[in-house]
Amino acid sequence: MGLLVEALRQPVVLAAIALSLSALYFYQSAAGPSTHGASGNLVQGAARESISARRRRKRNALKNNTDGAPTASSCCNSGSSPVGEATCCSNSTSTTAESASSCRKSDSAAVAAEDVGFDEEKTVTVKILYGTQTRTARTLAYRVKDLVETGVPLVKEALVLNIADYENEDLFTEKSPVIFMLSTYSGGTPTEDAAWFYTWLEDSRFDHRVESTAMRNLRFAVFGLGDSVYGDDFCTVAKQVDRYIADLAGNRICPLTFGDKQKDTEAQFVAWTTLLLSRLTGVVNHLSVADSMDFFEGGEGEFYESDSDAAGSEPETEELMDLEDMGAMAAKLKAAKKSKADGEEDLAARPPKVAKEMVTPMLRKSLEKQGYKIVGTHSGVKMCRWTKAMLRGRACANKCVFCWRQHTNPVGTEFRWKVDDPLLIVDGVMEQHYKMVKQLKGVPGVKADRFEEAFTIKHCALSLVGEPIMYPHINEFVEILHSRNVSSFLVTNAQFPEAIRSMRPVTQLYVSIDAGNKEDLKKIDRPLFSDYWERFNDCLRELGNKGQRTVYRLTLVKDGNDADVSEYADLIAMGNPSFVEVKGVTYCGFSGASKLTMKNVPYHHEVLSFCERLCASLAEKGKGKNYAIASVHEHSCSVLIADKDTYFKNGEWYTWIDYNRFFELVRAGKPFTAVDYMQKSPSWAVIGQGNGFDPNETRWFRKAKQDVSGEDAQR
Ligand SMILES: Cc1cc2nc3c(=O)[nH]c(=O)nc-3n(C[C@H](O)[C@H](O)[C@H](O)COP(=O)(O)O)c2cc1C
Ligand code: SF4
Repeated sequence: MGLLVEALRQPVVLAAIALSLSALYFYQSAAGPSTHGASGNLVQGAARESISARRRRKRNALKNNTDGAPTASSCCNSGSSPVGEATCCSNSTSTTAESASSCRKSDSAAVAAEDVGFDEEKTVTVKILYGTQTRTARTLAYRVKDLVETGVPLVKEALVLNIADYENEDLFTEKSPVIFMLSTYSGGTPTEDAAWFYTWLEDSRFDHRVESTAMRNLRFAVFGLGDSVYGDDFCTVAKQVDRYIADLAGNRICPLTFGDKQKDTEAQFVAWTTLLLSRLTGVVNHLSVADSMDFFEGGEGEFYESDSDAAGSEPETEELMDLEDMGAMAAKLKAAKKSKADGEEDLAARPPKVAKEMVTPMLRKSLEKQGYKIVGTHSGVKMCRWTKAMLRGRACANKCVFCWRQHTNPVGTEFRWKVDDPLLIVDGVMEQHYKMVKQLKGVPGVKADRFEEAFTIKHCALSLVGEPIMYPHINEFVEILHSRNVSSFLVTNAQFPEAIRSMRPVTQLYVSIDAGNKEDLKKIDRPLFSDYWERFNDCLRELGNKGQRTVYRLTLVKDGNDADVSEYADLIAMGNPSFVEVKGVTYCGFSGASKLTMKNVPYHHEVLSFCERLCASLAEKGKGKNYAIASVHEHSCSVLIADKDTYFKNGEWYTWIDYNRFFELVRAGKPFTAVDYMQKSPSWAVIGQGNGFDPNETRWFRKAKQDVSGEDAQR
């Protein structure tokens, strides 16, 4: 969503491919939730009773539990097994799942046996996510499951999942209360199964594109497993998860609690589960009454206040909410719902919303570390490698490393930050760019003529992982650029069809196509909109209607998104872009947020072969225009496919841009199309005639005698 300006000295069509690596994330295979045998929570055939009678009975049962004998874990106490052991039942020699099962078969099953015949009321599912190394957290997760299923009325099922099998983004829309059981290991690190979740959550917390209240509908509780002997690293993972979710406005069901190996962990667990069950009962009742209502709407922070002092110590137990209170609460909720529906909400009573700055101090620090100069509150400028290389008279043979793209990539749904004036941004980024150029004065290798040239900005690429098109003044912004003879390369992630429709002509409008089908797009882009696929398709259609110079940008990941050319052909037929730029993904080093390895980086010949198959598929389908490969840029591992009907005239390609003509057309203020400012491609940029390397530039060898434009450089 941020507006990022990369001032480019000389973009050649292919050289200006901005790699959307950010969008490429690979999940650990979703092996599906671990289902275990102890989930049969309904005993058939028992008599009905009124809800209030049952709740009263349940309350008494749970109160008894509080009084010393935990409902479903009483059998576990009998063997006085510490929490740190992998079996909860001292008499059990079975697997964990069976242990849970045997727990339930014990005397504690009395409550479960009473919970009969209310299928229609049991609407709520509770999810219990665990991260473990030596299975303690998993064992406890099953004990919680057992307790919840037997001790919380209206719970249909408590699902235990390894956290690695959970779709992280579901936390934004999760209707089920979620309970985390997380262990911490050396240096305060998460267990291997929780590592991806941990990184994702941290990224989401500091990702300016994720709403600060993104988890406002989530009810959650965290139980940390650790050992206080590790000092500052004690239960770090649980602490951080609890904090980050609360920072994203998640609602704590009960305070963060620890099972410390140095203490009586079983007692800590029992006390926590008692409190948890009590509070969960209230939450579940609200949920079943409020149903789909956004019960916690507007509630930033917690449903139950966090008691940071209590965290880690014995959590307080609390009285169950009385039935009558619940009834009153339900009535309140219904009234609120009705009032909302009737539009009677007293908006005046709400404090006015003050737009926050998009670039938080933390984000600013991170971006500055990456070489950005921040302008205003939501824009930044960075000198690209191309400019730096050109200043030294070399064509860049390195592939770009866009570090910010190592972050997670959910797109925001609206621009809800403070909005900076477009003139301020343009002036600011130009000034910052010139300052950065000045810093290169005297740097060995910088050529005087190139240095001078760099003080005339000619091109501007507007991109970031998010959506510059969401910036409310984007049209004014590009108008200012054009008025200064600066071209505009705008990249969009295809989630805002309206914005594409109302976008005035830019020099080149890019859309990132990160996958060929709905499922893969979800995995790769992790969009926030639930109707992301419809939006995506609408954007492509809008693009097709524009008559502008449009480009689909595909970042190819070997064994990732390179399988089905026919799906891409369908998408191309939908938007009929002027060009399709296909670039092999660049490996940016290991990042917890990305599962990419060097094996996912295709060779240039593999990218070329993909493009040939794509063109063949397009021809076979006969739906779109006549597409063909026009150029290759070997050392960028890129291939340009172009609409041959339009850009191939008299046996020659016209894939280049006549910038002066473009500015003339913009100034004339009359409608124009991409054809009006196309320019003949130089022979070295045409397939079969050159490899995309400008012969006027000096080829730069990274190591003596190693031609980095060759295949060795593709990896
Ligand atoms: C090698 C090792 C390192 C550990 N490091 C930490 C630590 O840094 N902080 C902490 O709170 N606990 C630490 N612990 C304690 C574990 O978190 C604790 O034993 C926990 O119950 C293990 O849970 P699990 O069986 O679910 O993996 C460590 C344990 C081991 C064996
Ligand atoms: S070097 Fe990289 S950042 Fe610079 S113009 Fe080329 S692709 Fe864009």
